[in-house]
Amino acid sequence: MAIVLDINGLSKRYGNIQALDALTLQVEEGSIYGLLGPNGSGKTTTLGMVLDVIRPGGGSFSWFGSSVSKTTKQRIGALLETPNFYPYLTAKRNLQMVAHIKGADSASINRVLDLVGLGTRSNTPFKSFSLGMKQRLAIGAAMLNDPEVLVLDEPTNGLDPQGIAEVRDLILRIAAQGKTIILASHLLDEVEKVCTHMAVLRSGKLMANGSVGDMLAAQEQLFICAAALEPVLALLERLPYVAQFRPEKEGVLLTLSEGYTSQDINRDMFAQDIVLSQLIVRRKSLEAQFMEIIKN
Ligand SMILES: Nc1ncnc2c1ncn2[C@@H]1O[C@H](COP(=O)(O)OP(=O)(O)OP(=O)(O)O)[C@@H](O)[C@H]1O
Repeated sequence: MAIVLDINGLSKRYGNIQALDALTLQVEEGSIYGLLGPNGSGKTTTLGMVLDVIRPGGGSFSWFGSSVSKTTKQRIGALLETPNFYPYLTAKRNLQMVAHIKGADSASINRVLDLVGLGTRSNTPFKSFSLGMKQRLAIGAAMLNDPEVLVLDEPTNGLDPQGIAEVRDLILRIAAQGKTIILASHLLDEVEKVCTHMAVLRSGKLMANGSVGDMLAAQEQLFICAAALEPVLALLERLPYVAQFRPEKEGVLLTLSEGYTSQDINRDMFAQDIVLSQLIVRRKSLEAQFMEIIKN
């Protein structure tokens, strides 16, 4: 997969505050990349720098293999803060004004209104929209030039559950068109539900990154019990795909190497005449991992 955004040792300091500390990461084409971290962890600073609105203190980045320029910027749509639309103008009229400023084709307005689910509300004044509709219109404005990449900062902030669901749905719809999406969020749930990849930031430092699937799968734990634990422990010692195990209460807690599942354990125990009385798959939640990551 082509690399859309390549960040290398990017740093930014504000007085005594190290807002970002040598961040290195790559965003692949077609991914939905979540920058996850608590407030003040450096997410907005990162997005601001790669969008060329904040000057980097150190390090570098490139878009589509080139340094940032007018041409690369035309390939990126961004929504860093809620834009000011004209309250008394309709959704369509507001988009026409944005299209004019951006030099976007006016034919793209109807396409974008349909994309964000406001096609039937195009003649409604902006002021009568719900917050979720306003946010979708803002995302639509960012999509006017049909960019390859969409960058969003906290896209569901302040929305009610329905608004959140609609915006998440929209993000997935845009990604399904083959666009790359980079979004900052302090909500683990959002990143888990929407993103394919994620980077966890804390105090400007990268704490972990990778595919969301890998981060989930890597932490599958099993809890097993049998009438006698000694033969279980002896066998676990010998099974090459058992990454870790430790006796706990009446059973054993274990993690397996990638690619192995509870079925493998069950089969191998049974082959040694060990009948498991319990086999529980405990997926360590991403939330528990996230809390651990930002705590350590
Ligand atoms: N213009 C600025 N001047 C001084 N300090 C700043 C400035 N912008 C950000 N900071 C500080 O840099 C750190 C990172 O801020 P940043 O806004 O990037 O974090 P964030 O993860 O986006 O958090 P939030 O979601 O609260 O915006 C914070 O400590 C913040 O107070």
